[in-house]
Amino acid sequence: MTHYVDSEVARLGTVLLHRPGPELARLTPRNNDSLLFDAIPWVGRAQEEHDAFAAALRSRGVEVLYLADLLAETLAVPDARSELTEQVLRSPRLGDTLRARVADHLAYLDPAALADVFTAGLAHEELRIGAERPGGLVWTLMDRHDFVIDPLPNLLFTRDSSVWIGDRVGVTSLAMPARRRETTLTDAIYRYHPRFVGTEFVYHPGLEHLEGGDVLLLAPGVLAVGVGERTTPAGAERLARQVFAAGLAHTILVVPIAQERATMHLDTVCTMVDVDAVLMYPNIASELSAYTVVAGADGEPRVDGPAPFLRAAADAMDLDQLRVIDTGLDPVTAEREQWDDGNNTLALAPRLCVGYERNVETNAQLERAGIEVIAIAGSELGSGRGGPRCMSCPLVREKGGGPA
Ligand SMILES: NC(=O)NCCC[C@H](N)C(=O)O
Repeated sequence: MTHYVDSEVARLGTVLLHRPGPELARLTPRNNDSLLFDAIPWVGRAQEEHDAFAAALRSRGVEVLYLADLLAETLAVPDARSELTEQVLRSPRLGDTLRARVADHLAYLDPAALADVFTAGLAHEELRIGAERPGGLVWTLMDRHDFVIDPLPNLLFTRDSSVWIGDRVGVTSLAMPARRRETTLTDAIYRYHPRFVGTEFVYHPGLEHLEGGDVLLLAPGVLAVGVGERTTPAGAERLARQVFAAGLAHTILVVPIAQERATMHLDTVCTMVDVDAVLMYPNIASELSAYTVVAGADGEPRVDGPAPFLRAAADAMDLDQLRVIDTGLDPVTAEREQWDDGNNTLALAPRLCVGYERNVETNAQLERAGIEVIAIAGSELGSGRGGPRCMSCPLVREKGGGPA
């Protein structure tokens, strides 16, 4: 099986999704901020919305892989099981007594149940503690609302924890504490699951912070990397080194974005919908700038700029210009629809994308520009502040950027 992605828009073959499950039911008004959700989603409806998203992809011939299935299959591999279990048990929060109880608990779970615990976490009351099996000081003093193993509700956003560049996978280095454990799972899947045996890596979680939502494959050989709340300049520089060393790209455009929640990743303000067209948040479209990074003769990344992003991108992509479709006619609508992930479309092919139905103006602008929009419901899915691009990690796209 060859996994290969070298653009944002070439026909999508295979995508990794995570169907939201019990980890979303862990969200409460007490923890939703630290778990990076803006509301408490209705889990059943979120699942319906997600199933409709997956069905829309399948109806266009896309193979949908689910992270939970891959994880359960990965945990059937003994080395993967022991490695992931050790990683969870290593948490310094546990203490030796509680660690032993958790180890006992996990040891009896079959791979699917263990995958559930690794994604949904383990609540205080879910651990069987009694006179025979004391929880010790840590369990006794733990707040009843605390988790023994934290849940990972943001697994929904598979875009961020891994990114395929050419035939290599980058397992990213997530910035927010609530998300860091996600990459232990994606890393194990890509190293141990039979489907991915032999896959080479272009990035690792131990490296400088880098999130997949900040990485756009503008065209074969040309990447844009947002630096802001999540990806650091050091992460962008590291990716440039790794990508150049592997011969996966010749140019990286490093794009500073505001360090705010509304613009947490580059793909919250800009996504591609055609080989020469981007959908952009108009309030910043003209302000975005880019530093152009290329490999110098000595192998060191060489930096030029800044220049206006649209100009730098068109030059790197060898285009006269990049067409811009903006997301709203007036600033208030634009701001509302950007917040609701109007800019966060997933291209299934050139001029065909998936977007949230609620972003009426944005979708109308796209249709006016000749881009077909498959509109999906996202009232519950959107409560985690992510749209169709955030919720998908492409593993296979047609090579060469797709037909113009
Ligand atoms: N690429 C993206 O913009 N992903 C959305 C991530 C949302 C998630 N709640 C987070 O704050 O990380």
